[in-house]
Amino acid sequence: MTTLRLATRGSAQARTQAEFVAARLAERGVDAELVIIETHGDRTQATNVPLHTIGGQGVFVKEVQAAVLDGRADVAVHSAKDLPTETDPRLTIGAYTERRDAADALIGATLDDLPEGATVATGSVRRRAQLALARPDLQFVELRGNIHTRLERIPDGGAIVMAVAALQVLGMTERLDERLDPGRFVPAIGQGCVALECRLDDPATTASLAAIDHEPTRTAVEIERAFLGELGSGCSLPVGAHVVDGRLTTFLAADDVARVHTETTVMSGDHGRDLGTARAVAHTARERVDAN
Ligand SMILES: NCc1[nH]cc(CCC(=O)O)c1CC(=O)O
Repeated sequence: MTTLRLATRGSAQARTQAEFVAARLAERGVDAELVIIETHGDRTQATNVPLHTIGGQGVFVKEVQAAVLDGRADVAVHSAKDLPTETDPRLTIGAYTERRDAADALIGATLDDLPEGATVATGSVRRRAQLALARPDLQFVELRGNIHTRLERIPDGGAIVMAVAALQVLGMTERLDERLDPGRFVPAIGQGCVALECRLDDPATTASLAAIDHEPTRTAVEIERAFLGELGSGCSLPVGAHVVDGRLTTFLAADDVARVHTETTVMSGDHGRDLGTARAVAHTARERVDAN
């Protein structure tokens, strides 16, 4: 029997996620092993260089995809939220794993306990925008590195923001000071789950991935990705979208939160129609926050 090779970054979070995927495959009688990809982004992550200056999250994704495209691995394992909506035409998302908690968390202090003018470390424009709306007095600084590095960089008297799911993966949810309500602090598209890509021309791997695909997660994340995709790849605005309990909640901001659009839409349950609704919401959101 052949062994499925899973390409993943080497961080504890990435490895643990990939090991979890290997366990799901094993339940289906599919052997899997990890192929660790040390990416350029990983090599520079200790330097606190803002991620966008080296090409954004996309740089990690591309190097893991490359391992599958050139035959070093069969499956590319990604955090779904790091996967751009425009993916490589030679690859397909063969499975999503069941979503963990999609919410963000504050570590260091709760929102109410942060003193006036406190510093919050997060590199995410979405998290900065949402926190600034709740607390206009907060100051923001950059935060990069793997989860353990980040946990050592809580500003004095301040806090950092992280995905609850990242703490769940590492078994560190006891570090969490406040889970931010995802209805108000709308999570990133795909936050909390793992997307598995394989080559379109690899039917055996496609079949193995289909066996572990978590259908409710796929449905939700495809709707969120339809919203993001319609905003366009050039969109660098603070953006969030989250499907839960049959509702799509979206967030889009511009101009340092001078303009914000947030909306909750009930999904019909007809997937094709819901994808269309998500795209329509994207148009509305864009119109509402656009300067002209
Ligand atoms: N951009 C890094 C990244 N990619 C996915 C997660 C969280 C885990 C997840 O979404 O499954 C994180 C860290 C964070 O947001 O705190």
